[in-house]
Amino acid sequence: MIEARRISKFISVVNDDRSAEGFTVLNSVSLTIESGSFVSLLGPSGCGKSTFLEILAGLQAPSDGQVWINGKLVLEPLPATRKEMEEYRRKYRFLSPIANSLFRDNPKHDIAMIFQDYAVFPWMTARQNVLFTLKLRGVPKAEREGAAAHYLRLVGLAGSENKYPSQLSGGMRQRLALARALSVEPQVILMDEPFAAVDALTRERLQEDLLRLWQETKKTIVLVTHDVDEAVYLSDEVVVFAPLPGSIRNRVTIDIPRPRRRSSPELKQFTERLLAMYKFDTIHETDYVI
Ligand SMILES: Nc1ncnc2c1ncn2[C@@H]1O[C@H](COP(=O)(O)OP(=O)(O)OP(=O)(O)O)[C@@H](O)[C@H]1O
Repeated sequence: MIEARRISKFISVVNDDRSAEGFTVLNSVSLTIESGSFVSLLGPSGCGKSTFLEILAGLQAPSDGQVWINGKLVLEPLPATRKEMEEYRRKYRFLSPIANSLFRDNPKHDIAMIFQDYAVFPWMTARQNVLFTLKLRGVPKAEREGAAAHYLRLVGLAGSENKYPSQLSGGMRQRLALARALSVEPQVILMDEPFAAVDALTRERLQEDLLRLWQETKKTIVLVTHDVDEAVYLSDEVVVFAPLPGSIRNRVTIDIPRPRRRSSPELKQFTERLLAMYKFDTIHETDYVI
């Protein structure tokens, strides 16, 4: 389970004339996400969705509040290697043994994050990209080749193992990012507009792949998207953010059984309802009544 407790984020920026100003990006956002669920975060541009996701991932520290994932406190960027883990534990050794036991005590990640821009190493082949993640995770050398083949097959990249990212299409590169994320064996996958850079047909295919993998692996998925149809089609719940300072305007449960039909009237109703909330923030703020 992911628990974000009263997360706030304040940012100060220094202007050209050296004056400084501060603003609130997130204002006391609390959100609980059940294990194994698929939740999308929707909201107008700049409302703090990515910042919130990065705080969940421990890539940014909140100014206030806490994130707990499966009973462990997320403090800061998570250690990726055994060496980083040792430094992390040294740093927090002043905390009581009880507090310490709340931290991750295993270098294996619980969280993997996928971005729009693929986040794969361009100088490595697909296979080498996954092998590298497995190495970081501490998987014994003898097991790595088999595991890399497994994850690449899972995302439909069997046969493209020896291609470099530049030789793959956008959709295939995103599949590779997904294979890397899965190879971390995370409990939680956080995705920031992962399909924004691919064409509509590829996006639909990737959505189907993601649904299949989610159902097979029972991971918790949190997806930031601008695409209301995508959010409704994929999610158990859609969380709608209000504009800056970001806060949660609404949570909508998409209680449509799966498999879902993209063109079903039930899905369309949800899309229209969410679009109304979404548009309200960008266009007709004063006209809207919940
Ligand atoms: N490091 C930073 N320095 C200054 N401003 C920042 C920083 N990080 C985020 N912001 C600002 O905080 C606000 C929220 O940004 P964020 O990227 O989280 O929004 P978002 O909802 O994900 O936007 P989009 O949907 O357009 O990607 C924006 O106004 C952004 O300009």
